[in-house]
Amino acid sequence: MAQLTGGQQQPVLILPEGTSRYLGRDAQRMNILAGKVLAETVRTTLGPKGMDKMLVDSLGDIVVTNDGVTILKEMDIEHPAAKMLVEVAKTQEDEVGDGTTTAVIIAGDLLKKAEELLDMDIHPTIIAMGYRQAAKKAQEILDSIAISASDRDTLIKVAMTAMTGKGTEKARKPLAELVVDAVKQVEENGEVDKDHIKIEKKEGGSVDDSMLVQGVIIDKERVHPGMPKKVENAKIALLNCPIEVKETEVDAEIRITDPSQMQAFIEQEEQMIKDMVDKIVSTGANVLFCQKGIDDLAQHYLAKNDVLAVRRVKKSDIEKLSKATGAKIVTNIEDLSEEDLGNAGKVVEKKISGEEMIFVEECKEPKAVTILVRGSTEHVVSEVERAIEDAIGVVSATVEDEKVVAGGGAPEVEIAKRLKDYSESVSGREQLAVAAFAEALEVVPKTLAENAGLDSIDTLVDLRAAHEESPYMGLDVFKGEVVDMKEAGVLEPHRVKRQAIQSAAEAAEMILRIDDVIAAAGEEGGEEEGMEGMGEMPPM
Ligand SMILES: Nc1ncnc2c1ncn2[C@@H]1O[C@H](COP(=O)(O)OP(=O)(O)O)[C@@H](O)[C@H]1O
Ligand SMILES: [Mg+2]
Repeated sequence: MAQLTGGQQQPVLILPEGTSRYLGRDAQRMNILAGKVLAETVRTTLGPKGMDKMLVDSLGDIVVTNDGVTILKEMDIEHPAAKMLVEVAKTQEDEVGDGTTTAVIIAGDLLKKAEELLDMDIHPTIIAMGYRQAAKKAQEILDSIAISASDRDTLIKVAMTAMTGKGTEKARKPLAELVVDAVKQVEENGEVDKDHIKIEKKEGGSVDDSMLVQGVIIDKERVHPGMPKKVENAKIALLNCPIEVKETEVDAEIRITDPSQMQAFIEQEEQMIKDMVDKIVSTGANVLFCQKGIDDLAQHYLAKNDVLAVRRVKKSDIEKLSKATGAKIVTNIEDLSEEDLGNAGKVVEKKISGEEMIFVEECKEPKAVTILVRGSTEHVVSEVERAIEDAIGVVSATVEDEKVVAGGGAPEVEIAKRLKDYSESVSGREQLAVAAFAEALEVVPKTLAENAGLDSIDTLVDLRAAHEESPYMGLDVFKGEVVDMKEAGVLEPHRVKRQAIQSAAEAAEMILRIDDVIAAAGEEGGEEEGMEGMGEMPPM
């Protein structure tokens, strides 16, 4: 395969042995197939009625999820074109935190439609150009049907829509409120840094026991049992240096000639530790979080001074503590002063499902908060956590952009309708590509219907008819009827759809433009491994 024939005589090898190469139509067919297979895999999880997948890794660890990007990440995809779609999902996750399945299935359908056009002998470049034109128009249409809103009620609806069907059924409303409160709390000048919302999970209890803490929860315990379990009006010091006597940097040897010298040496070390603790106590600190270690003796002195201290706190947690309490992170104990301390209403060590955790709560106007997720088992807690992450993503996007669109396939049907009209004004063969793009978008309502056990064709016909009246008509998957999604309160951020359409179009275009796949030989497999290593591709 890796040979080119030079003239008539000997073959000239320009690629290493074992390299596989696919050209032209073969390359396209294979890449499209890989993309379609991938989209097919996550398709059944779309929407509130979507099914879950159970993923088992090589160590036997299990993940049960409905989240597109989680599935794709866990699947360990081999095929290069399929990997490009996994990237689409990841981008979607990073940009908005929701809409990952949507992005992938739109990309999959764009590829499927492209194949039909290729079979009609339309050149891939024409299709790519048509797709690009259509994607641009689609964004314009989407902008025109977006609804400006970011009030609390809207935010709660957006959060609830993102969590529908994700193992949060019982407690969807309270969880949505929790997420909205959290996002609102950390918002600064219209922007939300999602890193300032910590999600701490602990199995045990039920999903309803999940709560929002105005501060930070640290999954650690006090270093010393003699320390107080609870400190009110906490004055908090944050250190990122150890409270230990530093070991010498160079290998030094200290010669001791009589026992009293040894004693003096130890006493001096002890004095240094004591001085450090005295310094901390003198600032008025009664709680201490240290990113590094705390010497045994220091623990003892801190306990004697009624300071609640925690050691080896993660850097990210120290940063959140700083955001929540207003404390400054100090690198040198000598520099610590009263102004560096932060405040919290109380700091308490609580036992949650048999494990100690430190709650730094009742912070005033904290710019970092924590959502404690509870649930009966590890798998439940993890799935609820993913749902909450999605909800934080969509609420943040809505707070930032103040624009939402209806859900349940409404925008896709509206864009498809207007794109079809628009395609008639497009000249040449690109017209067909624009029309194909429009049809591809309808995969969203079709899939929502299928996953709800409804007839996808009938649903689409109903939806198209309803869109003669209003652009907000979508599929209520619970009632199996076409309803006004705005009234039903099924809302999504404008950004989710914008990004999903954008990245799906770009990925499809990129895959279509490839007409030569040259794959180096894999570690052991060579030709077969690299390209056909997609595992079991269902026949299509
Ligand atoms: N109550 C509902 N009725 C109909 N569709 C809904 C409802 N709630 C959410 N959806 C739709 O489900 C789709 C999202 O499904 P989801 O499984 O979360 O996939 P994604 O990973 O793309 O976010 C969106 O099209 C959204 O509008
Ligand atoms: Mg979602």
